[in-house]
Amino acid sequence: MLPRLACWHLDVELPASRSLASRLRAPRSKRSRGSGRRGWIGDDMGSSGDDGYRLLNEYTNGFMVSQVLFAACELGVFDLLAEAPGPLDVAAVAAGVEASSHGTELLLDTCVSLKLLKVETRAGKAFYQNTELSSAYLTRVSPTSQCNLLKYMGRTSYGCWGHLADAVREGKNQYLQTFGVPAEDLFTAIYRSEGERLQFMQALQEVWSVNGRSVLTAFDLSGFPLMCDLGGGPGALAKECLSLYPGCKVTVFDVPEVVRTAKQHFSFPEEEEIHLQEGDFFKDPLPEADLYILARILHDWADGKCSHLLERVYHTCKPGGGILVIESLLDEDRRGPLLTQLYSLNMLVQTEGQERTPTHYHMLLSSAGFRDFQFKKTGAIYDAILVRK
Ligand SMILES: C[S@@+](CC[C@H](N)C(=O)[O-])C[C@H]1O[C@@H](n2cnc3c(N)ncnc32)[C@H](O)[C@@H]1O
Repeated sequence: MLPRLACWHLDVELPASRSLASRLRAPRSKRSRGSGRRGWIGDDMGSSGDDGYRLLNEYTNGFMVSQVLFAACELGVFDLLAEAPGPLDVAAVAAGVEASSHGTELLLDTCVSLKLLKVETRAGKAFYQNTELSSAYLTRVSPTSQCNLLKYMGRTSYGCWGHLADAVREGKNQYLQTFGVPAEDLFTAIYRSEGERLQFMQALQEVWSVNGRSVLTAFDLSGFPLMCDLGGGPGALAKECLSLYPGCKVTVFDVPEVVRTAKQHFSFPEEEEIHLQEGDFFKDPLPEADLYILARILHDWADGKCSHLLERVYHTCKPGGGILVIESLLDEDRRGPLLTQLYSLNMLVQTEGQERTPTHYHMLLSSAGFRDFQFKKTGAIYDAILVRK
């Protein structure tokens, strides 16, 4: 029998303002003692006897939980329930998502155990509805929806993770093994088709709908009127900058195909506050700016390429300007947070990079000439580093 997954820390309803992710990355003082992990499965258990066996089973079967989430999103279960006038029974959900009633019932009941759905019984029949968690993050209509991110994780990341042992053995990403495409040019492999590129960009955007404010207010950026979001993708952070720092202007710089997709599928303010510029940040002239935002850019690349990019930014940056690096920071001893360690393995299977410690970033940034290194762990998924020229 499968063990109870109660230690996924989902035993209470989450308010929409406090994400599951932020709970997983609660400050060390709030974590369970001794484990060094951030609120993860098994935190309330020891590692011997029955507890140890239960923990092992939770780890072994953890992928099933991810797949329940991915499948329910993919099928549109949460959207159907959000659009329904009231709770729905199995037959109505199965018909709505065009699935078997047996499979639907199993999926819905598992979602209830995972606190993704609520159930009530009327006249012996079960009726399902969304919880606060699924309403906030798993329905397309929610402004904090993570549906595209989950679809991307389910289709692309999950595939690459199936080759983790090979990635560890070879020390490189697994696009060739997973999708049959070589990854000599990393983003050509990531953007395998127009559809893949659009989905990746939608996934990027969704992350900042939840985390954008915390990373952009970690430091007061009001002294940087001209910003450049390097590798800014769909421009989600640029839009957040405008709302937080009125009067600033942001250039979103990305490869030509991303800029083309951004113009076609994403909306931007009418005024000139956001400018989209295409180019290769390793080769082409960079836009002049007071502040360069590098959000989840350096973690894609090995140290050599990061240094090359940072030196280019240093030479273009206005005097007194700086860089805001937004990444998930590893603890200095690299033993946590667990979520960031997992992200680093995700970088191994999917990119040429890794997650790094503050000291590692300090070394890269100071070698490029930057000074006044400050970093803030936000307590959410992503942390912020500010340096100046
Ligand atoms: C992991 S995504 C991060 C996107 C965005 N900064 C965010 O946090 O949502 C990396 C971004 O870098 C862009 N990129 C990759 N190589 C690039 C290059 N050589 N020149 C410009 N942009 C590049 C990708 O197209 C993508 O938008």
